[in-house]
Amino acid sequence: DTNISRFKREFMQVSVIGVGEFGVVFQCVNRLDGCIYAIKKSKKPVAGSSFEKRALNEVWAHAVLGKHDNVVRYYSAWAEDDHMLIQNEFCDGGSLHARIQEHCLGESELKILLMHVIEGLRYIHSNDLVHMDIKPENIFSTMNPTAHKTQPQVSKDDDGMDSVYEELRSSENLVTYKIGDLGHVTSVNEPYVEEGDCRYLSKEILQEDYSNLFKADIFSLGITLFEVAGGGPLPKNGPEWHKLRNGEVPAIPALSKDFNELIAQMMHPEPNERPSSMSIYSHPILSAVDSK
Ligand SMILES: Cn1cc(CCO)c2c3c(c(-c4ccccc4Cl)cc21)C(=O)NC3=O
Repeated sequence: DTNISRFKREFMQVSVIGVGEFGVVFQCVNRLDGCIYAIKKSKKPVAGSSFEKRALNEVWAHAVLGKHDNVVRYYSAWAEDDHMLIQNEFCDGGSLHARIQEHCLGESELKILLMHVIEGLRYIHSNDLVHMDIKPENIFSTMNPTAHKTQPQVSKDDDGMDSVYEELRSSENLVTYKIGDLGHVTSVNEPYVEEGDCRYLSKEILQEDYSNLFKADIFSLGITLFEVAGGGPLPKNGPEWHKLRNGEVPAIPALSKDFNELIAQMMHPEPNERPSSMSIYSHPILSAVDSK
């Protein structure tokens, strides 16, 4: 009886974990494999509309961006009774936005966040894709109760970087951050840019300058770090919005000079002056994890 919904047939709804103009997100258990998934159910977009393009973009992006530890994993998508559903990995740690409601992040947690998100961003960028909506609501976390050295043991006498990444991924690091919501993903080669949240939007994108989309993601990540470190709440427009995009970025007292400089560099008014995801990945600040 395929006329009853696949959603009801294959899944048991546990709870609602998100509601927005986009639709509703459920935490579900798959009746067959017993695993937990996050399923977003949204109104089926009008054929040919920009919403349909965005919905297809999301699924296409997931299809291209297979499996990466720092990108939320996609399992399936389907349409039924005038709705679209996408079944993704459930991240049990909540969104970064939810995590910073009580307290902002300290430097060591920020380093782990930056390490994971820049790895995910590097992976997305290496496929000539850009995310275009990096922000705390779209960064999810999973707790690794079974966190252990899953990577092959690197010999400690390497250039030191491998053992550093070993440190960051090893068991004391109980959280893994993952980039989610690929609804704004587009290709750098034939960009179809739909602006993300204006609080995290770089000035050049607002001015429809799409000449360096990779650096727009870097700006959004920089201002995200600024906010979760305690620099928020972020303006949506007006003089304060422009100040943050003209290089007037207040230092976060709790952070080191180096970290404040990196955030300011990522938020540089000139896209070309911002570091690439690759250069941040090998930035000294991420290798200064105090050794055991
Ligand atoms: C609001 N909300 C809360 C969560 C749980 C975080 O612990 C969540 C998730 C997702 C999504 C999501 C975002 C965009 C598209 C599809 C999905 Cl399922 C939304 C989520 C998703 O893809 N995976 C999630 O865990």
